[in-house]
Amino acid sequence: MSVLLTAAQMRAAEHAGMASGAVSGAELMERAGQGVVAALLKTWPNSEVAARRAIVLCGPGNNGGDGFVIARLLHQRDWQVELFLLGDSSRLPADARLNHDRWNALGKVGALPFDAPPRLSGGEGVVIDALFGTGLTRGLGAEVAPILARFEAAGYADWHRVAVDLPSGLCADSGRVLAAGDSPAAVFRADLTVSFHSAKPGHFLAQGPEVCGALEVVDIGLAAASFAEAAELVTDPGLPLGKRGGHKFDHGHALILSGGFGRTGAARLAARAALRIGAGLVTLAVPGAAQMEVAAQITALMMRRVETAEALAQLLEDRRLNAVCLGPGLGIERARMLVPEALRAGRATVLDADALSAFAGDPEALFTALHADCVLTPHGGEFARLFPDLARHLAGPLQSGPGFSRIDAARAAAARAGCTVLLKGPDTVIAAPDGTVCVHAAAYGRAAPWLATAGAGDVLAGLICGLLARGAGAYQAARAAAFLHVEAARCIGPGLIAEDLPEALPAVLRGLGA
Ligand SMILES: NC(=O)C1=CN([C@@H]2O[C@H](COP(=O)(O)OP(=O)(O)OC[C@H]3O[C@@H](n4cnc5c(N)ncnc54)[C@H](O)[C@@H]3O)[C@@H](O)[C@H]2O)[C@@H](O)CC1
Ligand SMILES: Nc1ncnc2c1ncn2[C@@H]1O[C@H](COP(=O)(O)OP(=O)(O)O)[C@@H](O)[C@H]1O
Ligand SMILES: [K+]
Repeated sequence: MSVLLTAAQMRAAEHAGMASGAVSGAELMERAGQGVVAALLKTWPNSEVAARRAIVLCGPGNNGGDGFVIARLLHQRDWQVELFLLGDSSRLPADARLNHDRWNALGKVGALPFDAPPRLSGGEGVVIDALFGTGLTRGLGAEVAPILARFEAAGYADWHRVAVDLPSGLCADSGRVLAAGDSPAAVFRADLTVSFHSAKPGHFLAQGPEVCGALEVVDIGLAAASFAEAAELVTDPGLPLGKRGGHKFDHGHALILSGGFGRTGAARLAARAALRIGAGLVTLAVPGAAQMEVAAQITALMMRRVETAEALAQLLEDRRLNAVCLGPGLGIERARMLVPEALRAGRATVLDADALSAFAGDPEALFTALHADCVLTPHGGEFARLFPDLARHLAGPLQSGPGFSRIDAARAAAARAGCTVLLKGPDTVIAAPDGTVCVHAAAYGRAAPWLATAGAGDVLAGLICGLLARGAGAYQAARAAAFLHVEAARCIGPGLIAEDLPEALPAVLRGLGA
C-alpha cells in the first residue's frame, strides 16, 4: 500500500531512521542527490550528450543540501555546473553545510538573488530547484519570487526544470501554492519532480500535479514507517470484484431514485453503472409522470413507481433492496421528501447531487439522520453547501504552511457527518468517520481529464451503490468506485461521454482479472 507522508510524518520517518542508527542524515542526503541525478538522466538520457549544463538553485535548509550533492555528482560526470545559494552558508544545517563545503572544493557558490543571472542558452540544460522542500512555511516573497520570475520571463527554451522533493512554493501537505502577503503566489514550475522515500499529499492534491510535471519517488533507504493517520494513495480497487457463483439475489439489489419527467437520465446512468459493477438486480424508483420515459429506455433494469415518502417506505419493506442511491437528477423538492425516509430505512445509502444540495439551508438536519453505512459524494460546490466553514478554509490564499488540505477537509467532514465522504475532483479524497482517508488522484500516468463531462458523477454514485449492494462497506465501496471510474475513463479516452463509462466496465474488470 502506498502512503502519502506529510512534512511532519516525513521528518518523523527520517528521525526514526537516524535514531535507530540505520542511517545518518548525511547518507540520506547523499542518496537523495543520487536519486535526483539518476531520475534526471533517465528522463532525459540525451542530456548526457548535449550541453551538460546545470544551474542549481540552493535554499537555506536541507533541500539546499540536496542541491549541493546534485551539483557535485553532475560535476563528476563532467557537467558544467553553476550553483547559487540563497542565504548565508555559515547558517546552513550541518548536513547541508558538509555538502556545501564538499561542493565548494570543486566549484563556486554564487549568491541569490543574482547579481547577474545565468543565461539559459547554448542548447539543452537543466535548472535544478533545491530552494525549499518540506520545510517551506511561507510563500516565496520579494526575495525569492523574482529569481523564478526572471527564468520564466527569459523562457526555458531547451532547458528542463527539475524540482528537488517539491517545487519551491508548493505546500507539501496541501498541494496549494503558498501566498506571500498580497503578492501573487509564486512557485517553481517543474518538468520533473523527484521526491524521496514516499510521495507527499501535495504531489497529488490541488495544484500539485500541475506544477510538479512528472513525479518520481526514489528510495533513500529509510524503513517503511507506519503512520496510522497517513493518507493512502489509491492504486488498486482494494476489493475482490469477481463473482463466485451464487444467485442474483446473492449479489444484492440496488434501488436508484429517479427524478421526474425529462430528468431521468442521471438516475438511469447511475442504475446502469450499478448493474454493470455487478449488483444482482437494480430497480429505478420513478414518479408516475416519468414512467413512460424510463420504460422506453430500459431493459435489464427494473422500474417501480415511487411518488411519495410513504411509497418509498413501503417499497423498502422488501429487505432484499439492500442499497439505495438518491441524488442524480432527483430534484430538490423530491430529495427533501425522500432522503429522510431512505435514511430511516437504514440501508447502505449513497447521497449525491440534489440529495446533498437539498440540505444546504440545514446541514445539521442531514447529519443527524445519516448513519455509518452512508456515503456522501459532493463535488466542490456541494461540499461548500454542507460544510461552508471547511470550504472557506480551502479557498483563498494560503498564508502559512503546512496548509489545510482537501484531506483535512474530507476528514473533518466525515467526522461531522458520521459517514464516509467522497470529495470529488481530479484529486478525489475519501474519508471515513474514524479518520481513515485515501486520495485517488487522476494525475500523472492516470490523468483522466475527459471525466470532466456531464453525468460522470452520476455514474460514480451508481458504481458506489452497486458495490454497496454487493456487500462492500461504505468506505471500501467509495474507494473502489473512484478507482474503477477513472479506469473506465482511461479505457475510453478522448471523446468520452458519461454513457460510455458503464460500457467500459467489462473491459476494466477483465483487465483486473475479476
Ligand atoms: N526528511 C528526510 O528524510 C530528508 C530530507 N531531505 C531534504 O530536506 C528537505 C527538508 O529540509 P528542511 O527541513 O531543512 O527544509 P527546507 O530546506 O525545505 O527549508 C527550510 C528553510 O527554509 C526557510 N524558509 C521556509 N520558507 C521560506 C520562505 N518562504 N522564504 C525564505 N526562507 C524560507 C526556513 O526558515 C528554513 O531555513 C526535504 O525537502 C529534502 O529535500 C533529504 O536530504 C533527504 C532526507
Ligand atoms: N479533470 C478531471 N480529471 C479527473 N476526474 C475528473 C475531472 N473533473 C471531474 N472529474 C470527475 O468526474 C466526476 C464529475 O462529477 P460531478 O461534478 O458530480 O458531475 P455531474 O454532476 O455532471 O455528473 C467526479 O467523479 C470527478 O471526480
Ligand atoms: K525544491
